[in-house]
Amino acid sequence: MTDCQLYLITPPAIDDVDAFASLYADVLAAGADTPAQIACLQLRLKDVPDEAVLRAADALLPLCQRFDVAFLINDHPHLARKAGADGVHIGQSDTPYDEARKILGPDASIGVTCHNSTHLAMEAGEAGADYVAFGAFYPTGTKQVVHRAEPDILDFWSKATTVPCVAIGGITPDNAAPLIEAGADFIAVSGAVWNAPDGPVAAMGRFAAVLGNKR
Ligand SMILES: Cc1ncc(COP(=O)(O)OP(=O)(O)O)c(N)n1
Ligand SMILES: Cc1ncsc1CCOP(=O)(O)O
Ligand SMILES: [Mg+2]
Repeated sequence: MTDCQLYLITPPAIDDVDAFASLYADVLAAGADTPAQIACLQLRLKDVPDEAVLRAADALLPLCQRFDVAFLINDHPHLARKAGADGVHIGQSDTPYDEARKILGPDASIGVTCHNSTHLAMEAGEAGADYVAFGAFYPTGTKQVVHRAEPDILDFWSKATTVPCVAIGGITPDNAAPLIEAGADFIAVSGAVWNAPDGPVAAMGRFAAVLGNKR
């Protein structure tokens, strides 16, 4: 089994929070005690009022706590603090790391988008980021991306530092293996789970298979 873990990101829009929470509970249970056991859920709602983020957080945080899954909120450190989240993920155009750390404190988990740049990742790591995220590795319909990363950046990073790295962007069970083998500590996925034709629970089984292979 690899030591690469699954980092799940919510869809960018959730119409029915209670229905999504129920589906997320099924996904959590499907991954529990398998190689696809979810390590982290990132609530990544876009273009919604703060109240919508907090409402979704209220529904999802207890499920994360029950399954020992870290709960991060995307973009907004203040909302992460208000929601009682474990941390925040920030990109290069979001709240700067040092400000996010001041808001959330030393025990929070703060991840930083580093695109395909080891320079950005070194800066984030030296500042104290808890993980760096590289991507996009593959085409994705979830976010308009301008940066493409190659697996060799994962290999370089995992040999050069001890700061965990997350791979993101169009990752599916069929294309995850090169990223796992290159040294990704986490694979961050959204559409491959939530948009799976046979449903998110079935997708978790496929991720368990690829994450269960020897690195
Ligand atoms: C784990 C992870 N990696 C990268 C991103 C992208 O963050 P960002 O560049 O700030 O873009 P948005 O997600 O805010 O559209 C992420 N969210 N999570
Ligand atoms: C948020 C983000 N940042 C770079 S690609 C991406 C989208 C990830 O979603 P998917 O796994 O569906 O490509
Ligand atoms: Mg962002």
